[in-house]
Amino acid sequence: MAQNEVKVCKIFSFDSAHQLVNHKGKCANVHGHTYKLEVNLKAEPILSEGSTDEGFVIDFSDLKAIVKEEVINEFDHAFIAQGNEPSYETIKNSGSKVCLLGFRTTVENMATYICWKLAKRNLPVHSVKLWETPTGWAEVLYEDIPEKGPLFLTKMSGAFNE
Ligand SMILES: Nc1nc2c(c(=O)[nH]1)N=C([C@H](O)[C@H](O)COP(=O)(O)OP(=O)(O)OP(=O)(O)O)CN2
Ligand SMILES: [Zn+2]
Repeated sequence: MAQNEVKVCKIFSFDSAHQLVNHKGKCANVHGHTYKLEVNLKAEPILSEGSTDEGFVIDFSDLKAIVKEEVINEFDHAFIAQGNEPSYETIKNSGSKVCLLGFRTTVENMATYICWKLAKRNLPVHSVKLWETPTGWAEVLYEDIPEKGPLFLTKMSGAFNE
């Protein structure tokens, strides 16, 4: 760790439904998770004396507002979809909340996507750890994501392929 840098973490939670098309096991069914999200930031705490943020890497309430905008509002109580799920159109047309991601919604891909998305908001993201179940998680270090974005996004055509 660089001198004077401190890592801070804030934990969030969201509930989503998904389906892993082609999965050999039970995850081929539509099912849901209460995801636990750990966002880790690393930077030098702010030195400016008398500032509201003095001694903070970031005010946790400011971090919360960004994570809510970028992640929670999009994923919470949504069907998070690749778009190839047999029930995708039906769920969408029923008026239920759908979040079309365009990639397979594994916990690895979701953690990477969230990490990349938060870093694009100029947060000093160190890593993101996403728990899909109480026993299974993926962790992504921002430094391990290619500059032009995660491979599964840059491979895709359309909105993410900037
Ligand atoms: N490497 C990965 N493996 C699996 C993923 C994943 O995203 N990455 N996802 C799933 C399913 O979405 C599934 O819902 C989770 O599977 P699993 O951990 O097997 O769930 P359980 O509830 O059975 O967990 P236990 O703690 O073992 O009861 C599958 N694999
Ligand atoms: Zn699952």
